[in-house]
Amino acid sequence: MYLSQLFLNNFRNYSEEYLQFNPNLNLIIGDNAQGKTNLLEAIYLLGTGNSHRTNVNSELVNWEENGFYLKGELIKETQNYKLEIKMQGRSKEIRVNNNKLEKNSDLLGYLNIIIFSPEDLELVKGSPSRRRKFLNLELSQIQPYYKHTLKEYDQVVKQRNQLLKKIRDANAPQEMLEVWDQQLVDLGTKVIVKRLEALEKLKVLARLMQRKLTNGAESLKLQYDSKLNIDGDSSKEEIKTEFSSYIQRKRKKEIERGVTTVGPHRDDISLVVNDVDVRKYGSQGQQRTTALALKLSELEFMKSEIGEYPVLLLDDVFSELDNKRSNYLLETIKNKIQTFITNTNLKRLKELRQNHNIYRIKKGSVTEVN
Ligand SMILES: Nc1ncnc2c1ncn2[C@@H]1O[C@H](COP(=O)(O)OP(=O)(O)OP(=O)(O)O)[C@@H](O)[C@H]1O
Repeated sequence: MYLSQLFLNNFRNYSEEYLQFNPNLNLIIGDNAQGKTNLLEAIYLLGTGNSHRTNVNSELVNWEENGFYLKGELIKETQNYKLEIKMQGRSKEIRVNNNKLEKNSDLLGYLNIIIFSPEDLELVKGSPSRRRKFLNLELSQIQPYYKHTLKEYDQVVKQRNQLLKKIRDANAPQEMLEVWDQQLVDLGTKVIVKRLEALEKLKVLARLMQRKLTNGAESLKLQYDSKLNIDGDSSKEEIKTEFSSYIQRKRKKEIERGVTTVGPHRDDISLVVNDVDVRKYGSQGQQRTTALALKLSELEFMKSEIGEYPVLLLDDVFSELDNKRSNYLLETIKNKIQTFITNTNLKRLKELRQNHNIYRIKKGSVTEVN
């Protein structure tokens, strides 16, 4: 799949721009703070309905204006799509082929996106929430139903926590927990099952990527990391039974603390390189290699799930990766994945020798360079 055109109106520091893109490589060059990331953000928004760097929609609107409008033309193997996002005041309207979507999340699954930015190098050493987000975003794009289940689950955790606090303060009877326990276990198990299925596939891909990136020196093991005693071989019923019995055993503690202490909202992915937990003890180089291996596995995983490669956004990553890792990344995407690369200069990128377009960005204005 690829994005063939993009129209931006009053988005961030752009007033009006119409761009046509290369199906392979698009190089976005400019000094700092000119609007390179803003352009990637617009593409990301057309894919996911949300920004990758803010939850506050009003920040996306040009400071001088009251709303923005984005339009993209998406080319897929079987069909083309017109994607539109219009924000006016506080309301956001999303259309696909002129049809207004009921929920913003219904946009997921048309333009699949993977973004890789310097912050992603934190994927390995950062908090478990980063790795959960990695899995959640990936699964939401390929199975929009996953996002729906996750949202319901998060809601149940919130309400169950409120009830636990009430019980602790003697403002509610303990029996009221039963109905919430049931929902927690049902929805939580659905989320865990999907994550385990994805990890079984990602595991194989990531091991291969890490080997290739290190000439066979490093072997990466991925595992679902949960307080529950489960693994990739556990059946749905086994997970449910284990989840239920865990919360029964922790009843007293959960009431004392007023929080739900177990479930997908607390889980993590363990990352072990040559028998060492790379999250805690990996060198910076190992952590970067692992982050890159995870991202590249994500590309292949999406391809295997949806039949097409997603669009890849590489925001300023070459300043953070050494030559070897950069070259491997570029080789992997060569001529098969539509990629947008931002950088402050063209030096390194000129060596790419593949079909590309170059755009120079200055103060929110774009010039295509031939
Ligand atoms: N809502 C907005 N309206 C107008 N201008 C904005 C808005 N939001 C951000 N900007 C401007 O956009 C510019 C930042 O753009 P962006 O983050 O895309 O930078 P960049 O070119 O990627 O730079 P770097 O290389 O430093 O990452 C800043 O000048 C900022 O003031």
